[in-house]
Order: sequence, then structure tokens, then C-alpha cells
Amino acid sequence: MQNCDLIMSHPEPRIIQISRRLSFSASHRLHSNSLSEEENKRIFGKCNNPNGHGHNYKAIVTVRGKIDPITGMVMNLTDLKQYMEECITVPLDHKNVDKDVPYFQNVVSTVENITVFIWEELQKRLPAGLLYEVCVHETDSNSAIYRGE
Ligand SMILES: Nc1nc2c(c(=O)[nH]1)N=C([C@H](O)[C@H](O)COP(=O)(O)OP(=O)(O)OP(=O)(O)O)CN2
Ligand SMILES: [Zn+2]
Repeated sequence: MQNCDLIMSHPEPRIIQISRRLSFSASHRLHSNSLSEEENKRIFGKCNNPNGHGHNYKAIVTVRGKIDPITGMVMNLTDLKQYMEECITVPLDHKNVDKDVPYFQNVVSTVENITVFIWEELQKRLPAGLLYEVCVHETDSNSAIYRGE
């Protein structure tokens, strides 16, 4: 049996997810402009430290789509790497998230909101319908997953 016979034996192109991981380091402070100083301290505790704190984040981006029968790819992972550098490394790496990224001027820099920020940046650039999931690990124990809902 030849390769083309194998491809032809499946009626529809197969749907698959592929992922790429990227690390970035950033500092932040959990603080809401909608709360008083006391409420911020009570809700965010040590993470409300006025001088902030840092994390070595890991972002895992998953795209989902049909395997192109000619290239064998959903998309070229080297292209995904480029998109992730533009959408994650450039805005966030070695930055103070709250002060350096305008999106977070009035948005609390939780791992939830950082994950949504990355999703929105990628959604602006990736070919339509490909982005499936963004997962961000803030620490070894804490992470968020967003699928655009
Ligand atoms: N829902 C959320 N809760 C918290 C977030 C967040 O982004 N979303 N973030 C923090 C802090 O910024 C900090 O990142 C986490 O603190 P902590 O849980 O203490 O971090 P560790 O996992 O490293 O803690 P260990 O002490 O190692 O268990 C807090 N909450
Ligand atoms: Zn933190």
C-alpha cells in the first residue's frame, strides 16, 4: 500500500490538535482599581505587595484543524512560534505586566486575564478558526486554560 492509498482510505481529512510551549518572565501585582486599599490587601494578600513579585510563566498554545494531505500539517509550527513570539514574548517577557502592558491598566493581572490577553492577541493574527486553547502556568501549581468562550 502506498502513502496516497493510506490517505484515501480515510474519507475526511483527520482533525488534530498541535501545541507549542513558550516561557516568559514577568512581574506583576494583584490589585484592583475598583477596590479600596484594605479590600485589595484582604483579597489578594501577599500578591498585593506594593512592589510586586515575579513569575516564570509557561504558555502552551494549541491549534486545531485538518491535517493537510499534501503537507501533513495543520499549520507549520515554525509559523506558530513566530506568532507566539509576537503575541507573548514581545508584549510580556521581562515586563512589568501592570505598568508596561496597556491592556492591564484597569484589568487585574491574574493568570486568568493574562491567558485571555494572549488568546486575544493570537486571535488577531492566526488564520481564522485555528486557535483552540491557550494554557498559562503561572507557577508549578497554578494555571489557567481558555478556549475563547
Ligand atoms: N484565581 C487566581 N488566584 C491567584 C492568582 C491568580 O492569578 N488567579 N495569583 C496569585 C499570585 O499572583 C501568585 O501567583 C500565586 O501565589 P501562590 O498560590 O502563593 O503561588 P505558589 O503556587 O507558588 O504557592 P506555593 O506557596 O508554592 O504553594 C494568587 N492567587
Ligand atoms: Zn503572581
